[in-house]
Amino acid sequence: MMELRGLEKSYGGKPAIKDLSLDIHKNEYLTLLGPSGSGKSTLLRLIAGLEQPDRGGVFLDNAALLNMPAHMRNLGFVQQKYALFPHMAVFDNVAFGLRYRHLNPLDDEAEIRTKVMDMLELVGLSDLEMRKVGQLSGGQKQRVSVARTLVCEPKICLLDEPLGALDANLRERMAIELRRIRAALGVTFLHVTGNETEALAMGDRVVVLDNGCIRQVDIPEKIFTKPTSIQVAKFVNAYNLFPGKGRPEKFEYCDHKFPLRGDAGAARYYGIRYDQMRVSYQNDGQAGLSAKFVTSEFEGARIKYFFECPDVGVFEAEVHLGEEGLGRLQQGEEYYVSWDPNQALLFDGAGELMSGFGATEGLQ
Ligand SMILES: Nc1ncnc2c1ncn2[C@@H]1O[C@H](COP(=O)(O)OP(=O)(O)OP(=O)(O)O)[C@@H](O)[C@H]1O
Repeated sequence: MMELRGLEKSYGGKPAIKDLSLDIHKNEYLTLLGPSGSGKSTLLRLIAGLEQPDRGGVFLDNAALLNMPAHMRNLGFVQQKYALFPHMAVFDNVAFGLRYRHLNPLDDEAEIRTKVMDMLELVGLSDLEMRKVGQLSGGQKQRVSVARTLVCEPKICLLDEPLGALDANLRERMAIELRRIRAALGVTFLHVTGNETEALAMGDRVVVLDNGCIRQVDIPEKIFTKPTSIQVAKFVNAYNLFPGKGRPEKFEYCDHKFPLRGDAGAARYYGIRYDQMRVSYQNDGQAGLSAKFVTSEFEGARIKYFFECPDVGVFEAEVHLGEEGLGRLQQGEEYYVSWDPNQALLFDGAGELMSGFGATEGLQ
């Protein structure tokens, strides 16, 4: 439905987007994940027509968009800071786009009322239509902002950190709402976020952006379990990554040796997920490290444990309540943290995932 082809954009000679190509499918929820400064907002602005690329093209249903001004592109843009009119009522904020848009503005008040009220019902704000926007909560403002964008029936809705200004509880509720609203309308969403949990939970597919380049585009499960590069493994924030060297049948990291099948001579990083680490009192014969318990973070259904050993530094293990554990760990005590070496990922010197070892054994 939308194609981005070889997009490039620099500011003052410094590239923000580098030769970026991407296909966005009809009726999908695409999340764009990347750290601060990776070029997420720049990419949205190029698509929306708020900036021009130095090179490349943007196509919507095979039509070139680059020479088309922003207001003619029929794209919706939900900004983080809402950009609403605080002294106007909810109804008028949502109706504004319908009345004043360049493509096909409406002046039939009955038609406007029907469309606005349908949209307010969809976002759960029917009873607040006359309330001034300045008197709404953050979550309600965000719903108005989404309603105002979607009422104009854009072909694609661009959302720039739409949940960023909400507190954690509300963010979770709005996340579910956004998925529901998108599914009900069948509009394509491109949702930008710096939060890996949000990107993985909400996207049908996730695009990982790093330093102006796409590192991986895949379904969330694949991004999480098979990051194709060390950068993606870092962004999903779920892996201990140990630098070292592959040898026949093992990976060496300082004085530690993690067993492997085959000769992974090109391996330079060993990755194992926090949730795959098991904490015990002694070496159980698998891959593992003896380490001191430093501290823990209680996160409801899971607990994050932080360990330290002198040459490794700090690493993490995640235990879910309900799993059999050791109970309360003693700060400063030595434990054995182990894992199944068949679940490890290996990355080569260029940071690329190596196939044929650990969790990728037997995969091409
Ligand atoms: N108008 C501008 N002038 C100069 N440099 C810019 C401009 N806009 C963006 N940049 C630079 O381009 C790079 C990408 O910025 P961008 O805002 O797209 O990143 P981002 O991933 O959206 O970051 P954040 O998550 O912090 O909003 C950064 O290095 C930024 O400093």
